[in-house]
Amino acid sequence: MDQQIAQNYEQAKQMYAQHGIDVDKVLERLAGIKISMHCWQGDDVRGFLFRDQDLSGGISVTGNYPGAARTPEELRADLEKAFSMIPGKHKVNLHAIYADTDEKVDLDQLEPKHFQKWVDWAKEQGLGLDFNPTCFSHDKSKDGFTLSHSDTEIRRFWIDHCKASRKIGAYFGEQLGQTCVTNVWVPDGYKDVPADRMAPRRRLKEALDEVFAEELNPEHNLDAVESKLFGLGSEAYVVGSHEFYMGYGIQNNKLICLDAGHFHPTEMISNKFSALALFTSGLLLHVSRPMRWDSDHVVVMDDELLDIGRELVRNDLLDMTHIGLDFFDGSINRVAAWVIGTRNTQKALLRAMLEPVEALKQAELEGDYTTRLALTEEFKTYPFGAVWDYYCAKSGVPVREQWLAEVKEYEKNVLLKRGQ
Ligand SMILES: C[C@H](O)[C@H](O)[C@@H](O)C(=O)CO
Ligand SMILES: [Mn+2]
Repeated sequence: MDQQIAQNYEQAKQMYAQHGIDVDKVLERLAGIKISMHCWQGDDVRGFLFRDQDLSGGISVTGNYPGAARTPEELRADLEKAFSMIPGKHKVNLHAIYADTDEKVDLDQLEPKHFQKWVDWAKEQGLGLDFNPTCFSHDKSKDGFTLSHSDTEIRRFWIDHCKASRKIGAYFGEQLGQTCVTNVWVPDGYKDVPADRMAPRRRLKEALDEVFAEELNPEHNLDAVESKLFGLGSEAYVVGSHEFYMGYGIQNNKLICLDAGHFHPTEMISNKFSALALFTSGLLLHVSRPMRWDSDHVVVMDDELLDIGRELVRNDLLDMTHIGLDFFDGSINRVAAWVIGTRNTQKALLRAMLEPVEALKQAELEGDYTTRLALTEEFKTYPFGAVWDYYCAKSGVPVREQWLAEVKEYEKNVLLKRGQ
């Protein structure tokens, strides 16, 4: 290891030790945290099953940076490249439309075998897999409704797709020896003010009851439900709102998924963990960055990301929280997007672990808000960067912005040689 990196680390360690923070232990803890990296950043949420379908469901990717993956092999190569620049062992989050098969198969007929190549690859790479039914970009979701559709046959199709998805998730978990989180998100909603807000929610509840009827081994698969405030074309009303899924998740012991872009612009998910954690068995996060709307920008180390890290660490919620990423930016190098977003999420957790949590809580209990504020502010300039550099070097991944040259090289040799 570079001597300067080691020296900086030793100095930083001493500074943190003065506040009772054992940095070696912090790094061990950080190494145990898996981030679920979403495959859909690699190809602008196109997938491989229905490549002629436009992206729908009220979400959108902008930008036409060259080099998007066109095949499962390309996507896996890009993911491998990204993981080679991210410390630790993690998970990949797949959507159903990313099935790797030559068969013409519809969503309700999907089986674990259609994902065998992903499983074999994940085994070889030492990665876990998470899963999502794809309830959008399909002929049967054209009018904006899926699980809550008023047409029984269409609803049946989506129920069967979600059931099939849970079985695929359970297969991932069993094969890889790591629990798979299967997350249900549906875009269902109305552009304009509905006459009946209740009926679609009742249908969604009943559909979910059917989807989840079969008990699966929780060591293999855990179910999550993801809410949303509004989407493109569902501005007035979304069936699966936060209250809907909070109620459903608590009543039915499902993980509640909080996506950072799915609330009012000034409403932060970090403020919700400590409340929900008192009532739920677990949380799933979609770490994202909304800009003015649910824009799914690459996550940067902004106040909310730091607070997400803090709330997880300070409230001891890391064991019950599954951390996933959810952004899709087609205007920059897509491998770089993964690297930036994932490393930032790890850095936010590291920074949170390097704060004097006990001292801050004690000051607060004693009503000494001056100390609370003073320590909080002074720790902002403590040398967490030296610890991060050491962690990267020790993990055998590029230190600081060194990874960028590797991405540029990959872009030149691989990505730019791909057609559109
Ligand atoms: C592609 C994802 O499933 C999707 O982004 C969903 O999680 C979401 O956040 C929709 O806004
Ligand atoms: Mn999401």
